[in-house]
Amino acid sequence: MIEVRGLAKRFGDKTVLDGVDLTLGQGESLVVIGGSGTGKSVLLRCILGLERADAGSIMWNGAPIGPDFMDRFGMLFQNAALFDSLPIWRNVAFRLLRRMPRAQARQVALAKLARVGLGPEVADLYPAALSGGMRKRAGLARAIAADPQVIFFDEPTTGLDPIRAASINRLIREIVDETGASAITITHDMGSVRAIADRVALLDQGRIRWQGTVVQMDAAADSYLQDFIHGRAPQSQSGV
Ligand SMILES: Nc1ncnc2c1ncn2[C@@H]1O[C@H](COP(=O)(O)OP(=O)(O)OP(=O)(O)O)[C@@H](O)[C@H]1O
Repeated sequence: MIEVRGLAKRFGDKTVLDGVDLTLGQGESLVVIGGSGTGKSVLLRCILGLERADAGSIMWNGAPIGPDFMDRFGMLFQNAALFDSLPIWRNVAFRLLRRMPRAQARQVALAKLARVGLGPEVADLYPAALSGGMRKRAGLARAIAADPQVIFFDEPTTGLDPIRAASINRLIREIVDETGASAITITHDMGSVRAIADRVALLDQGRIRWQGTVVQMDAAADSYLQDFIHGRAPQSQSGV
């Protein structure tokens, strides 16, 4: 349903994306991994239309991504990115308030909060009163509030301890399965990869260097991929 072809993006004389090809199927969960600064966020920003690509195309259901897509996607931002001045329920209901009465939007927000494990007592609190894990859950409730067809997860476990990270990963996988939404996650966290991915794509030097299932990833011969998934320094740099 999302087709990225030949995507290229430069900043000045620095080429960040250099011909990225990616396909995201209906209901599929794709996780994009890659080292720091390889362009994962730039790729996401290009897909969302926040960054203009220099070349290539991004199609959604066979047509270039346009304004209709904006009502169809949800996004969990890194660090949840809640509005500090709004209570949690209004953060969750942010996009709903444009399209339904306030009382109804609040009901939907409470239901989405319940789905991510947050009770009604959280609804009227402000983000500052929540722990990092709770904020992440509230961000997830906001991402799914408008029943999106595509959900983007930007580093969903950053800043969480391993146990909270594992529960967020599990929640993401459950939500993707339940809603039938397609998902693109960008992360360095191999725990997220294993919990969330139907398919993994490794971004390296501006291109998709490798892609496949988690089982294929574990068996892949690509030495850089193996170094990445096992957190090893490459051979050429050992002893440095
Ligand atoms: N607006 C911009 N202007 C100039 N350079 C940029 C801009 N945005 C990103 N870059 C550069 O593009 C490269 C890729 O950045 P990006 O944030 O996409 O990496 P990333 O893979 O998401 O990294 P990380 O995993 O560390 O978040 C970096 O070298 C960054 O400095």
